[in-house]
Amino acid sequence: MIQIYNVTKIYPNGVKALTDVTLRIRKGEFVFLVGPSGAGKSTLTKLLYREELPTRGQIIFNGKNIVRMRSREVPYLRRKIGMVFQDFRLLPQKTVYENVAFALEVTGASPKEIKRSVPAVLNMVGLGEKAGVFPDHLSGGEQQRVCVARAIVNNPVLIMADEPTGNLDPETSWELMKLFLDINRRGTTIIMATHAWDIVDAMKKRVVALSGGRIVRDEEEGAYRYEA
Ligand SMILES: Nc1ncnc2c1ncn2[C@@H]1O[C@H](COP(=O)(O)OP(=O)(O)OP(=O)(O)O)[C@@H](O)[C@H]1O
Repeated sequence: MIQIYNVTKIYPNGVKALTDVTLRIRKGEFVFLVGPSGAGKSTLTKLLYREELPTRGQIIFNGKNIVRMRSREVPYLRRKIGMVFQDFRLLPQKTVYENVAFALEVTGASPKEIKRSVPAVLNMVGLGEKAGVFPDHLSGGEQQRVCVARAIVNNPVLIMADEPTGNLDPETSWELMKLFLDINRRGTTIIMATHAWDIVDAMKKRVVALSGGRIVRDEEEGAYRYEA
């Protein structure tokens, strides 16, 4: 589903964030991206979302070269990708229901579709009862589940999560991981950048380790451990 070929990313200030990265991710995989701060995890995520363009190399997503993609095609790419961030990024003046509905509205979904889909995903993440509540009246774990609902409401083929448990306590983090596992079992590919070594070690999923902008390890059923 994703093929990254010899990708190098140099930011305008001269920082080389990724060097010659080649990586293939199949549909339905669950991949942890690990590595020390500054290793290039977020940069890789941004390239896949086409928030940044690589300096060199190609990225194929669902058979399409997203590096050469025209800007007007970018919204179609992004519709296939659900993003979950460490800092939630919910709209504070909108309720839980409205936050999730908004993600559908911007894709041009009909009111009928919104009425059907939003309650269904809120139930899936266990927030059916909280539809009318504003984000700042929710716990961190609940806010993150709203973000997951928002990410999955468009039926994306890929979910990318950047440090999604970074602001959550251990128990809430595990609840979130169970939710991701559930979503993954339904066929959605998941790429999660994280420093949560205990989660990575317990889940025994594919681990891609970056260090200094290069892939230094790629293991099925891998573990977190930093490279020596
Ligand atoms: N927009 C930018 N402009 C210039 N340099 C950047 C930019 N974004 C990231 N960098 C640099 O690129 C390198 C890789 O950063 P990146 O955010 O991808 O790392 P990371 O592995 O996600 O780190 P963390 O775990 O701290 O989130 C770092 O040296 C960082 O300072």
